[in-house]
Amino acid sequence: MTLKITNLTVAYGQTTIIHALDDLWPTGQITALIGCNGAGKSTLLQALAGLIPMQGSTSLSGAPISAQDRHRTISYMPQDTSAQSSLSVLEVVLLGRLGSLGLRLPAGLADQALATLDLFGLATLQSRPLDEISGGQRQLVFLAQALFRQPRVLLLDEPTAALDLRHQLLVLERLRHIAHTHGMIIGMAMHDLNLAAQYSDRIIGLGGGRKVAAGPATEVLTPDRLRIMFGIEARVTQSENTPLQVVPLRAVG
Ligand SMILES: Nc1ncnc2c1ncn2[C@@H]1O[C@H](COP(=O)(O)OP(=O)(O)OP(=O)(O)O)[C@@H](O)[C@H]1O
Repeated sequence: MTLKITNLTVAYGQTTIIHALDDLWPTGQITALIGCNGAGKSTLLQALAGLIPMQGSTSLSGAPISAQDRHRTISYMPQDTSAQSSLSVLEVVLLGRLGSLGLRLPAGLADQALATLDLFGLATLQSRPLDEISGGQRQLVFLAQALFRQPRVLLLDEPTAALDLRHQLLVLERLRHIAHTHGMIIGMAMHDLNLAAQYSDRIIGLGGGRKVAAGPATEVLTPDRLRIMFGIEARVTQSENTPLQVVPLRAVG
C-alpha cells in the first residue's frame, strides 16, 4: 500500500500555497515534513485529510481516494488541540469511531478505547473532563482519538509539540511500532529535526510550498540544505550507534 500524491496544489484566494507537489508515502513508514514557519506543512496535511480544497489527486495502492474514502481511511490530528469540552477523556477517544456509536456502546469498544489511551499512559485519566487536563495530556488524548479511528493513513501536525521529553520519545516509539506492525502510513509535521531524524523513515523538506529536499535524514539534514531551508548555520554529527544530530549554531542571512 502506497499513498501517491500527484500534482497537489492548494491556493487561498489568488495565493498558491502548495505548488504541484508529487510524492509517494510507502506503507509502514513515517514521513516527516519539515520546513520553516509558513512553509506549507499544515496546509499539505489538511489538504490530504480533505479539510481544505485542493487540486491534483491522491490514491492508495493505485485506487483514487474519494471524499467518502478519505474520511474512512485518513485520520488527522491538528496542531491546535485546545478545543474546550466537558466530555471525559474516554468519551473524546470514543468519538474517533463516531460511526460505530449508537444508543448503546458496542461490546468491547470502551475497552479498546481504554487500551488506546493506555498506549500513552493515560488510562488513569479516562474519567477526567477534557477541560481539566493539561495541554500535553490533551495532545495525547487527541492523538489517541486519531489512532482509535484505525486509519490506513495517519496525519499528525506537530504531535509532540506540547510533550515533555519522555512523552516525546514514548509517542514516537509507539507510532513507529504501529506504522511497522500495522503497515500504517504516517505523515507528520515536525520542528524538532533530531526527533525527525531519529524516528522517521524519510524526510520531506518544504520551502515556499515546494518540495526542496526528500530522502533519508542523512541526505536531507545536511549543513547546506539546513542553511537553505531554515536560514541557519548548523553542525550535523553522526557516529555509529547514535542517531544523526543537528546542532543549530546561528541564524544566517
Ligand atoms: N486560512 C488561510 N488563509 C490564507 N492563508 C493561509 C491560511 N492558512 C495558512 N495560510 C498561509 O499559508 C502558508 C502556509 O501555512 P502553513 O500553516 O501550512 O505553514 P506551516 O509550514 O505549517 O507553518 P508553521 O510551522 O508555522 O505551523 C503561510 O504563508 C500562511 O500564512
